[in-house]
Amino acid sequence: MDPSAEKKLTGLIAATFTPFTAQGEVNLEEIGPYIDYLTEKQGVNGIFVNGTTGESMSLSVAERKLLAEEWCQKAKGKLDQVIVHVGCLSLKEAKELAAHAAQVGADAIAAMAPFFFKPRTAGALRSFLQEVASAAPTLPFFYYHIPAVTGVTVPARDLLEGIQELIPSFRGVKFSGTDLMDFGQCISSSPPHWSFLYGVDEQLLAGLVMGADGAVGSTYNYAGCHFNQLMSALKDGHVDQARKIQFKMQQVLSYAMKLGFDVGVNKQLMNELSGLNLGAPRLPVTPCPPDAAGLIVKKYHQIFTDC
Ligand SMILES: CC(=O)N[C@@H]([C@@H](O)[C@H](O)[C@H](O)CO)[C@@H](O)CC(=O)C(=O)O
Repeated sequence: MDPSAEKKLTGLIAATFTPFTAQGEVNLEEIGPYIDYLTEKQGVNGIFVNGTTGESMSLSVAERKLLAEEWCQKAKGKLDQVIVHVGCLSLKEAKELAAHAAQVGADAIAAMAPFFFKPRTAGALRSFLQEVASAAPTLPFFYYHIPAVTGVTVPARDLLEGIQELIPSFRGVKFSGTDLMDFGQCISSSPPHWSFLYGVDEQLLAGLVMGADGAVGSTYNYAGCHFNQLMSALKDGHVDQARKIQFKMQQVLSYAMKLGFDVGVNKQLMNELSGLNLGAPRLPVTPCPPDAAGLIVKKYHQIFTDC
């Protein structure tokens, strides 16, 4: 792999929801229309599948393989990049999913830290990730840093120490954390061919100014067109315009959080805003309370006009 010849991951990447049937089984039928919605309505051309928003830790290994294969198949000719999340509590399963992602044509893989037996040091986490990446040595590998969910508080900056020698396929971090000093130190200490994808949508502007190459997030599924406008405004030096869009999204999300914003509410928001039928979440995530999504959609339309 000649790193300098590879395409960096950039722009908005939607962390996809996993479609379920009314019986709570994986529903592959929705994936084609879902991809068309992302590209045609939101201008989003990259996806991060089986992540947090995709309820990966509520899926079996077999279901994750089915989904990875279907997303990759249906993305052909339509999306620029498909990143498959392969992180598991079990190293064996993570390696199995990494090898499978390479077989089905993923553009890259990512793995979060295991969070039952948590790695206590950066070294232990590096060794775990090295094992996972070794199962798909030709695929660009990203560390998925999401400390608020995993409880693994090893600074991403410490993890990066010497990681390229250990993992030749290592290509960057998907940083779903609010510690912008850690994020900045990752970026300022890394080689130019790595990609840094920011994962806190309500603070995207700060992540971009800090040097993020792109972003992975759940709200890009249904508000990607607005965030594309934010990114273009920033690129053209219209910081005030970019700020206005970020503040609008913060208003929507702060309202949503007061109503109990979680994957269940977020998934119902996506159903109502996109018209797709992605179903309900799988336990232990509970379905969206009856009127919560409707209230948030109403607030969203009060704040945002359609793209
Ligand atoms: C904790 C969490 O789910 N964070 C989301 C954000 O996109 C989040 O939904 C958004 O910032 C709204 O809070 C992403 O970082 C998660 C993600 O990328 C994924 O689903 O894999």
